[in-house]
Amino acid sequence: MRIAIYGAGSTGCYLAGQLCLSGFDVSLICRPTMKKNIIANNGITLSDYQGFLQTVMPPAMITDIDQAPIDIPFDVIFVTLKCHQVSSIAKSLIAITHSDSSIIFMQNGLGSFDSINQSLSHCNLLQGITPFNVLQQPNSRFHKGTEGVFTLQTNHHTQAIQAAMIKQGFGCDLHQNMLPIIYGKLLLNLNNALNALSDLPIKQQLSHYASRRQLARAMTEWLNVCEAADIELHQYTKVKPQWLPLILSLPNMLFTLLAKQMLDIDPKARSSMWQDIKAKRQTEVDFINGAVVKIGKKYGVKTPVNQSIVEQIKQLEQRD
Ligand SMILES: NC(=O)C1=CN([C@@H]2O[C@H](COP(=O)(O)OP(=O)(O)OC[C@H]3O[C@@H](n4cnc5c(N)ncnc54)[C@H](OP(=O)(O)O)[C@@H]3O)[C@@H](O)[C@H]2O)C=CC1
Ligand SMILES: CC(C)(CO)C(=O)C(=O)O
Repeated sequence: MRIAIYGAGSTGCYLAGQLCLSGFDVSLICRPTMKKNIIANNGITLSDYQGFLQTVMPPAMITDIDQAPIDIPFDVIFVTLKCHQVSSIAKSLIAITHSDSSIIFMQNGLGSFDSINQSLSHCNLLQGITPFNVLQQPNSRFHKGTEGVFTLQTNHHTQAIQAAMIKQGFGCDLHQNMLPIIYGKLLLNLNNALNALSDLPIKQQLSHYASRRQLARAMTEWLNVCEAADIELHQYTKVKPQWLPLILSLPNMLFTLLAKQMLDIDPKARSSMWQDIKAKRQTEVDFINGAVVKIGKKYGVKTPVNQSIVEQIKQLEQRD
């Protein structure tokens, strides 16, 4: 099975590392700076908050896919670009796939899959989710800062990938219906913007009552929208999604006692939106908090907290 990771950055390199270590033939489609960095450091180093540490060199790294002489198309392509980058690669995906290829879109938020799926009816289109945090560190090291395993939509390719990843000890979850997985992840991603605004590691940010209350309010809006739209949410935490705002609103001492799992994260973990702001890149706020506002409007549910978060992030994006 020939696999490509299209847009190998934080999550893409982490996934590439696990797939290489699980025995797959993996090509990275990445920026020249990423390729240079990986070669200079003799490969991709994967580490995690529980002490895992391993380095692996991907067999191929392609920096200009539209010019590359590719004689065999890829069987599986994981798209690990940011949401707003997805729609621009439709033509290039058609050129490097065959009729039984699987293209797996790994974006957070809502709307990026819809921006491309109609242009790609020739092969299998799937969705996936990275439920954990990955921080790119110096020396081409990619650090997993929270718990969880890659979660993919089921088909014959992902079943083979799951079997190999489980054998290697990495784990991998498969689901037929990805919608509750994606909607449920959005609930957790409502903290991405707040984490970026706080400029603190997630663990430290969540220790502040005021920040937790703001997250609880943003989550309540999404839960209200989901109720109005009859949207089902996957449960990622020990408690049901509907209970999260209440747990987050507990005073510090009670929260620390009751939310042990939520706080079992690397003290350095930061949201991907924080990484975007620091790197002065466009954020995914329109696909996350913006999606809550958009669907809220459709169902007549008010979402002023998420609207205000979108505005604050837009201001940060414009700062020099
Ligand atoms: N990081 C995290 O912890 C998590 C992220 N996610 C989600 O996963 C998705 C991917 O995020 P993440 O891995 O952080 O993103 P990154 O920005 O780290 O990775 C995307 C990479 O693709 C590169 N790229 C963009 N366009 C092209 C192109 N045409 N050809 C080749 N390379 C290209 C980008 O370069 P450049 O920057 O120069 O554009 C970047 O290096 C997002 O939707 C995110 O929300 C989900 C869970 C956790
Ligand atoms: C893992 C999580 C929820 C928070 O870091 C994330 O998805 C992100 O950073 O984009």
